[in-house]
Amino acid sequence: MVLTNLQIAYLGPEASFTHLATQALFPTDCLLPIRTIPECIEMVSNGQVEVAVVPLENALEGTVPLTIDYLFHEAEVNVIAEILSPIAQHLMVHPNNMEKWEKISTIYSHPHALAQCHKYLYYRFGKVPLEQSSSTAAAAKYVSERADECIAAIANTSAAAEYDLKIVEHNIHDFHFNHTRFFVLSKKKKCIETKGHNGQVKTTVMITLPKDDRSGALHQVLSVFAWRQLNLSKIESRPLKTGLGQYFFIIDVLEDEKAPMMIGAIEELKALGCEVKSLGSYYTYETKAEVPSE
Ligand SMILES: O=C(O)C(=O)C[C@]1(C(=O)O)C=C[C@@H](O)C=C1
Repeated sequence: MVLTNLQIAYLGPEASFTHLATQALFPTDCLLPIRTIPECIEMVSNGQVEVAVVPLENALEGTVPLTIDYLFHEAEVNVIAEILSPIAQHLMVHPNNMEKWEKISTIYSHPHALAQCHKYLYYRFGKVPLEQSSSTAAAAKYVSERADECIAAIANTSAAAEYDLKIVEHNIHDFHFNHTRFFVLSKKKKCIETKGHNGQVKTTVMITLPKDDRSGALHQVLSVFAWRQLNLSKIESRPLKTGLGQYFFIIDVLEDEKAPMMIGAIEELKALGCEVKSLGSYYTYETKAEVPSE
């Protein structure tokens, strides 16, 4: 755990998956629940808080577009750590509706959580409308405040406990290997190096190809890393939002940005005409699964 008297913003409310991940690295009394991902990033970007924690990528559903796009288009912040957490989704209702939970009229959750349970929802509740919420915990809170509506939330066991809901079906996510990566963001480039990281430093770079649309440009970018034997753990494209067919690339490299080979790689990318935005170098902290409730 990082000893700090800083304020840490996270995608809330209490008992969101982001909250659980944040608690693994920071003391609980510094944590500030925030309603949306852009607000968390803005708060760290304009200095209202020193650190923010936001979800980045889920093993089943892929990138959280809001996070990655906001980091590319809107904010100048650094990644100082990554938290990797196992994710288990459960269906929960208000205790008043325990007897009639199979007749629920609407199911609420974060879009990623709804997608992680797509098969379950399709086969079990195919005709029940799904409503998106800003987080799984926000969905649980919403359901807890409406005892007289027969509705359900998909969230974790901590949310069921925090908002006094009853879990009626456990582990409804479609695939067993369900993990989410969370980014710890700061205005300062100050990688968190404390007990418990996995020993592998990683750098995330965002690359825009040269404007001349030359053939083989992406191949050239990859060659920059390949001949230096810089190992990549992820490459993904996102729309530049300037027109169809125009993208930026997010690349995770298993090396420190201060390593000579990385400095050379970034210089060469710029010499090729690419725009390069490095989010910094960081370690990964893995958290344990929640203890299942009753
Ligand atoms: O809704 C939450 O509890 C979150 O912390 C967000 C989030 C996400 O954006 O992917 C985090 C982990 C799970 O994959 C589902 C939702």
